[in-house]
Amino acid sequence: MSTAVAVALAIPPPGRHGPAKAAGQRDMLSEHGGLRLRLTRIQTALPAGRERGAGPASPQQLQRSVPAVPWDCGDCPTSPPARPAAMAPMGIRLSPLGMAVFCLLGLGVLYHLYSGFLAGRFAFFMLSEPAAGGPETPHGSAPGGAVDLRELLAVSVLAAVRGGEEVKRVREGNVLNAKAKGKTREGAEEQLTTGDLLSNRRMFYLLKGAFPAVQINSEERVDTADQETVPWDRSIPEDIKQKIQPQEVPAESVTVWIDPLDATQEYTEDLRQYVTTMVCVAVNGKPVIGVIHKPFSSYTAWAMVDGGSNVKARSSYNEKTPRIIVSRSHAGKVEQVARQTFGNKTVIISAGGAGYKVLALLDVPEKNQEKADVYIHVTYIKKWDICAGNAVLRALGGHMTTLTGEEISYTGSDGNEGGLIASINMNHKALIEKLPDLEKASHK
Ligand SMILES: Nc1ncnc2c1ncn2[C@@H]1O[C@H](COP(=O)(O)O)[C@@H](OP(=O)(O)O)[C@H]1O
Ligand SMILES: [Mg+2]
Repeated sequence: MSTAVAVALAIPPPGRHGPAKAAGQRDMLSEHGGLRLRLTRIQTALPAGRERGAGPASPQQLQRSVPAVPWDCGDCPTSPPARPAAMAPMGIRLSPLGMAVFCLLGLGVLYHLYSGFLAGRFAFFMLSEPAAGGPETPHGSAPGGAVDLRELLAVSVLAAVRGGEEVKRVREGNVLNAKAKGKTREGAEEQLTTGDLLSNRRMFYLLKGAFPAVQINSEERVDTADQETVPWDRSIPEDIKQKIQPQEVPAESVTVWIDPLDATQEYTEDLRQYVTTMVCVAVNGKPVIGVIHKPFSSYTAWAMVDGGSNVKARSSYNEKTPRIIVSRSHAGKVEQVARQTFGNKTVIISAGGAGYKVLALLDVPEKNQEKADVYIHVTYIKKWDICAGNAVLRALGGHMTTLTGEEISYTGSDGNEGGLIASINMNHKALIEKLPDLEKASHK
């Protein structure tokens, strides 16, 4: 198709040639890639022998080139010439060799145009599978367009850092303005501070401005009357560029979860080491990108599933008598159950923040970061609290599941009912089998 069009465009209109070339038959030479091709342009609208311009054609030439005109030529051979076998559109006749060469050229052009494009679409389609139980996205249809996960990672890191600046500024200025925003199901008071709100606003509008077509779920309500423009210069940090390849997914397959201030309770108590800001990117409900940032020590961990990370697992874990890290302000019955399961000697570390507790399982070069082997939570918890940690663990080969071992889907509702257990470089299934009573404990 493109070959025919290219050929048609290459032929100048009648009258643009000199008189010698303005005859009923025009010979054109085309060179491409070292091949010299001979094209013959035929004018069928004028009667034979009365073409525009000078120089009558020889009978041999006419026999080759005037197939459609009724035979009415006294000086010419007595029988009409045979119709040529191969005629291309626009009146171009090609020899069999010319046809073959043009076909090859056309195929070459098509391959060149579409090979890179198809390779890019392949990764796109691979990640286009629908979420379990979610609405089906037909392969290849992307009404919201495509988003590059590497760009999403870059802007997620920036959002966590920029939100963290607000968290730190409010804490250092001692202008928390803490108030109760409600109660948990277990009756614990939930705090809200100016740090939560300002961080939430900054993180949300940075991500929304960069990726308007993507669904963003953030912990705090976004006041549309109080919009902020937080520009993104589209630059990608060097470490991300080196470790991560661009990878496109349909915008509607993505859900971003923002936790603008994890460990708000501890923030109000000035226990700064527990505080993190977090961003998670889920694709079809699966956590794929996780960013956990500590604003008070400027440490950031990021990881992308099947991509890369700037953080790694520790070299060893204690599987037999694991140190269990649990919530200090939403513990439920976790301590009791952990001791029943792993024995009374099991060390239990109480700490604030889901982000902090995931970092406790990793090799984090922070002096204020405790180390643990397993993270267990038995009460209800929200997806923005756990999605980033889940993605980071998954990217590094670890697991975060409900207490019965189910994967947590990061679409739809914002709550996770089944508690959680997180581990890395351990037999996660065996850990779950040891926890027969925890499921009941989570519904105390
Ligand atoms: N039972 C519950 N209900 C609601 N939120 C809970 C919860 N248990 C824990 N969380 C939230 O999960 C995060 C980590 O909890 P914890 O520090 O207790 O481990 C905190 O988030 P925020 O600080 O972002 O509000 C906390 O509020
Ligand atoms: Mg939180």
